[in-house]
Amino acid sequence: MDEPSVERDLDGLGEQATDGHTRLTDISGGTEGRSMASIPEYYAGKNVLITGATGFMGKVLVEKLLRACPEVRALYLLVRPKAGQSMEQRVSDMMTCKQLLLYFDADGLKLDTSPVGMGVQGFSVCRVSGGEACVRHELLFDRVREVNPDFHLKIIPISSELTQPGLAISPEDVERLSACINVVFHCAATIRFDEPLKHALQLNVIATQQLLSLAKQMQHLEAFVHISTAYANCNRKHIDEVIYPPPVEPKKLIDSLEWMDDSIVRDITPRLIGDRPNTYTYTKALAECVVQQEQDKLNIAIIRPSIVGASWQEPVPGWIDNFNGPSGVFIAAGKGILRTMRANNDAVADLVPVDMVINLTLAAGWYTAVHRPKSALVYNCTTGGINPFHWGQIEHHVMLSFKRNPLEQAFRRPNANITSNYLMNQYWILVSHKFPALIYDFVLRLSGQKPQMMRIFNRLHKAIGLLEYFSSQDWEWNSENMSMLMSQLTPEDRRTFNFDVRQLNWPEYIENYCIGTKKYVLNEDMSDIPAARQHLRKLRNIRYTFNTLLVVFIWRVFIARSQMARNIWYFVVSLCFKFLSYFRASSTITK
Ligand SMILES: CCCCCCCCCCCCCCCCCCCCCC(=O)SCCNC(=O)CCNC(=O)[C@H](O)C(C)(C)COP(=O)(O)OP(=O)(O)OC[C@H]1O[C@@H](n2cnc3c(N)ncnc32)[C@H](O)[C@@H]1OP(=O)(O)O
Ligand SMILES: NC(=O)C1=CN([C@@H]2O[C@H](COP(=O)(O)OP(=O)(O)OC[C@H]3O[C@@H](n4cnc5c(N)ncnc54)[C@H](OP(=O)(O)O)[C@@H]3O)[C@@H](O)[C@H]2O)C=CC1
Repeated sequence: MDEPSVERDLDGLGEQATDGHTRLTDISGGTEGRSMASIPEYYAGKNVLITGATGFMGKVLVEKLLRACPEVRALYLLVRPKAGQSMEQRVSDMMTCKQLLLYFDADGLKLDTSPVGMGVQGFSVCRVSGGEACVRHELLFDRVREVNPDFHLKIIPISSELTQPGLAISPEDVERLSACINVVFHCAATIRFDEPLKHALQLNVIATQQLLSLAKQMQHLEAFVHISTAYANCNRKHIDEVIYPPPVEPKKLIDSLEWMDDSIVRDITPRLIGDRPNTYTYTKALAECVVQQEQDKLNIAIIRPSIVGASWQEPVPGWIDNFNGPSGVFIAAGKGILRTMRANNDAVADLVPVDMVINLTLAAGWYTAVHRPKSALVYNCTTGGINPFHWGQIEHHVMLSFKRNPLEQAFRRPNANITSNYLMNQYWILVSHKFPALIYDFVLRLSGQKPQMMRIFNRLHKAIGLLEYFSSQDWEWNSENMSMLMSQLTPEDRRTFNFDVRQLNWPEYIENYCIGTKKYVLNEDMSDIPAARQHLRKLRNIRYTFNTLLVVFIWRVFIARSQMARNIWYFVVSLCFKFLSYFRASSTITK
């Protein structure tokens, strides 16, 4: 078999293999003596287009770009109106850190979202119980604001609904973007695992296709960075930094689904997605293929993060703003609701902090624009191959952390276990989830309130059921391009845009992550920790009392009905008396 030959890139910094995949050459130190722009120098004066800027990763991307590349000219954000807010209002609220209030009814279930204005420092409100608001400062943009109080002037919102034809961008905006954009970061997607296929296809594939068409009209475009997922090819065990053949030709699928009604699509979805677990991973794989089809016309990079978690260092350690992936699991376990889950103790938990993903994304944008690789470069942004940590260890540290920093108003003391055994898990679901939920709901009914715990557990079981696929097995990702990209950075850029996952200290990261869920997702105050501990002690006493009463009750029932139980009881009591008198006698002799 012929070995793929390797020819040097024009600038001599990468190698183009005849198998079609560009490989980076380790050129650490090779940039010395050249006038190579650093990352902030490259982004200076550039116009950047970002989709998904209001999402978890998009916000961190916007913040980091503004803070670490202060000379960037403008950030054009494609945003849709939502929940009664115009896109200008949403972006302005994001910048001034006004956020949507989530209103909860007395059961803690969400009723509505409503915009609320606040002061310059801003705030983030995530939980309002029974209409009572609790407010805290949102930290995300505080550091940028310190450096440049007028940073919001660089943000230009563009109204766009990605599921609409032409992305619903006005002709004037299309013209404006075509004339000025230099770099595109495409983050928007639906990340729900239960998304109907048609909608997931519309957003994750067709919108990507349309964005690529728009990108091709951009006269000064230097790089198009597409955010994919490391699980796009989760039907494979070993995943290289290449774009694999798609499960089906995207165009054919789009054409055929167009005429089908929703119920037919729902019926054929399992057959279509095949050995992938959900429509999300399936459509993300198709999106990669769509992006690859344009690699001859555009400079493309594809970033594939694994499970994106709270920030490692920036803007503050532990920053997180959602319940997705492990965050919801941690919170449910910390609240004492989740007691058991199916996961493999020894499987690698491929978490990657959001700030590292964003640092890599910005560096990849720079590399793509400056070095212009001949074909799309894929970066598997994962930790498992370099600095592995396992689900069993995560469980241990999460529990430890929530014991040290308990969440407020826990349902029970946090004590969760993961198991890979299906039957064992079902047993614990019955004993530790359903049984306490029934008792709790019974008590609520007795006190004239609406039962709610069973409903919460049903939702929780649905959610963790969707995650178990990812926590029960592991994958091997080749992350050579990530290491190679790091070697291309100047020492200064390596510090500013750090994505060296070897530096992650997992126990410390998990502790900050758990504290982050408490502070930024649940909006709880650290000064309330003594009260939370007191609450846990109260729960422990309730449990002891309950257990004692249960034993006494069962025993009473037995004694009343069985002669043998009475004999055992008298035997145990007389044994205790004998032991006590022996103990008293021996202590008198020794005196
Ligand atoms: C034993 C325990 C041990 C403990 C220790 C731990 C040991 C280790 C254990 C192992 C860990 C395994 C982790 C593996 C993760 C792998 C995943 C990565 C794979 C690929 C990564 C990616 O490539 S991609 C990102 C992944 N993608 C998601 O991870 C989305 C999933 N998720 C959904 O697919 C939907 O979520 C789903 C679920 C259908 C529900 O759907 P649902 O409709 O029932 O409910 P929703 O979640 O939509 O919630 C509706 C709205 O209520 C808001 N809300 C909800 N609860 C709230 C509350 N308590 N307080 C305030 N607000 C609340 C929420 O914020 C929404 O608000 P809004 O609508 O305004 O956004
Ligand atoms: N989070 C994770 O663990 C991982 C994420 N990824 C990938 O990273 C990217 C970002 O993920 P993340 O930030 O977590 O996701 P979020 O769900 O937090 O953000 C999604 C973004 O897409 C926007 N969006 C969704 N639908 C539309 C639409 N119809 N029109 C316009 N905008 C829309 C959302 O806007 P709006 O605010 O209006 O809803 C939001 O800004 C995705 O491509 C995802 O696949 C990859 C691996 C892991």
